[in-house]
Amino acid sequence: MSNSSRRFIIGYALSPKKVQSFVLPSLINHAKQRGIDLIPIDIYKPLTEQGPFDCVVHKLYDEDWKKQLEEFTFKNPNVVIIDPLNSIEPLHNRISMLEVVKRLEIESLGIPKQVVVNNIESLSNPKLLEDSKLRFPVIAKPLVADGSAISHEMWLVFNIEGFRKIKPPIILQEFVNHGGVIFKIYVAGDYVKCVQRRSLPDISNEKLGDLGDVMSFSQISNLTSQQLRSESEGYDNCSYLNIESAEEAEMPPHCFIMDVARGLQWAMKLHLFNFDLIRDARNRYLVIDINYFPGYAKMPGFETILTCFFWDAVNGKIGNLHNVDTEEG
Ligand SMILES: Nc1ncnc2c1ncn2[C@@H]1O[C@H](COP(=O)(O)OP(=O)(O)OP(=O)(O)O)[C@@H](O)[C@H]1O
Ligand SMILES: O=P(O)(O)O[C@H]1[C@H](O)[C@@H](O)[C@H](OP(=O)(O)O)[C@@H](OP(=O)(O)O)[C@H]1O
Ligand SMILES: [Mg+2]
Ligand SMILES: [Mg+2]
Repeated sequence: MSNSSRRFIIGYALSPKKVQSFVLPSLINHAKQRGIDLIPIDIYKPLTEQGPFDCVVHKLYDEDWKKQLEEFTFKNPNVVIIDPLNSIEPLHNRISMLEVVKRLEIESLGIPKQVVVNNIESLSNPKLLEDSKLRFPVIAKPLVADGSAISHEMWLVFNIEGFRKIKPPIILQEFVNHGGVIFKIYVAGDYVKCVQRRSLPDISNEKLGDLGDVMSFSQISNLTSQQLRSESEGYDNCSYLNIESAEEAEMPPHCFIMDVARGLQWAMKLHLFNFDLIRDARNRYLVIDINYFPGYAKMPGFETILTCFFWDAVNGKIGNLHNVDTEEG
């Protein structure tokens, strides 16, 4: 059989929710047309007895799956695994997640100041913020980022009283004013796409006193205006979140996005991830979040981009990054 007519099989092991949002008929058909069949892996059967696969993609982290994947990799060293568990692991902790950014040494790029708080006693230390060079407002984020609903539950804390509601282990992160807009940069192997989303509005020193003690929120950049309104109801500070739509902001320069994407990919040794970038008042860019295997279906042109990535993966051609905003995928 010539290589052009050869079919490839990609096995996927994903949660039912992820299958529903990612393995869409449009993606299956797109991949099929390029000779790639996307086949579900049955996690209740031994992985080594399934296949053959040219590539395995996955986003499961339970112990049983880890063992299965280890055994499979040992017996099938030539099958591409997207991505190895040890490369994904640093993204499950919001401190180690951003460590990699510091190693990149790209001008104008950084991360917000942050400190880890493991227990309630540390949270009641009156010098906590001073010692960590932080000041109000701060964001409290669960330390663990394992994909559970709880790992997305965050608090914007406006004063010391607000700490009463927070449940460690968490990180406290500097809240950086950034014009209410975040940039989400999706990376799929060699393909990179930047989109703009709504974010938390700026907080001026004058506004800070009127906002109460604390405000909880979750996955704000995925909310519609309607959801945002109901999310904000019941707070003294509801008018803070009650914005109709995010302002259009200027996109970060392409070459900057590509440098950061390439740097992160190289340093993390990952193929499927996105990162959230904000721009502060001094035009500095800060990475605030990195997610493994994010919601690609929300990205325009997702079927083409993912199919190109899959094709590269099964043909051993994962190498140079392309910006899909300016080049053919
Ligand atoms: N340091 C910060 N300064 C200002 N706003 C921030 C900061 N960190 C987070 N945000 C806002 O809070 C939102 C949620 O934070 P983050 O992205 O860390 O959470 P997440 O639950 O991991 O998000 P995702 O759904 O992308 O995984 C961001 O999209 C942004 O709007
Ligand atoms: O469920 P976990 O493992 O936490 O992963 C989420 C990511 O954290 C989010 O970043 C994804 O949304 P975005 O693609 O809008 O970033 C989000 O996309 P989804 O809700 O469309 O699947 C998830 O992939
Ligand atoms: Mg995020
Ligand atoms: Mg995240």
